[in-house]
Amino acid sequence: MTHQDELKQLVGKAAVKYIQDHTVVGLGTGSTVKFMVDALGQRVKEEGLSIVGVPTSERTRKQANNLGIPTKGVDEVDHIDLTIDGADQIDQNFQGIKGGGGAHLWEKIVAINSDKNMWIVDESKMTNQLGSFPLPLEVIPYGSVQLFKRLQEKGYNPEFRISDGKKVKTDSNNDIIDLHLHQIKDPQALALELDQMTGVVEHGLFLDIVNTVIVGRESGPEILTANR
Ligand SMILES: O=C[C@H](O)[C@H](O)[C@H](O)COP(=O)(O)O
Repeated sequence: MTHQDELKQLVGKAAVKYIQDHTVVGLGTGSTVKFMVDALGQRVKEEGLSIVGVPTSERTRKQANNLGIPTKGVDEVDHIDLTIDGADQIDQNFQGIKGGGGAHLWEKIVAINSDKNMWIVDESKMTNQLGSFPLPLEVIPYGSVQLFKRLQEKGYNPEFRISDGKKVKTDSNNDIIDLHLHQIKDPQALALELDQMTGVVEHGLFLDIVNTVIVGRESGPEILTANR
């Protein structure tokens, strides 16, 4: 296991301690969350913890079910107590970029319907300014080439996400366009602009959403609490 994976595992294990019996838990997506779901599966098996998971991707749903963690869709629960998810970048104001794994649409839907949100990251994700990580957009395939041109005209350096020579498809069968912005000076203004662009289903800016961040550091997990 790489050192970065060790830090991801550390925060994954630390996070599941916050999960209480008989609660509904949003399960994020990504390599860090994978460790968290493993640790949650262990608690379910060893302690008989009784929870319902609301997965934010097909990947996470499969992993959870294979570990014996029962899951429901977001519209099958009446509330979500806590969602634990990863992030690609987090700034000092607890604003984040997500969607490096293409799951940010479902993740945002689950996040805004959760009482509390926790992000788990290794220390490399913490930054002074968002933007060195490309900002993902989930876009409707219809008209996406025209949308791409509009993003180019704005100077946003768009790039369709491609894997094995094909456009990456999300769990909602949409495309992903990554914006190589390098630095995002005003995340709120950019979010507003992208929210208003026809064809953009959702962008990866997660603003004013997270309550607690667990950062995996050499010295151990550091718990940061947002003032919201
Ligand atoms: O779409 C993917 C999610 O937003 C992930 O939470 C994010 O990309 C972080 O993933 P990882 O833990 O693999 O770095």
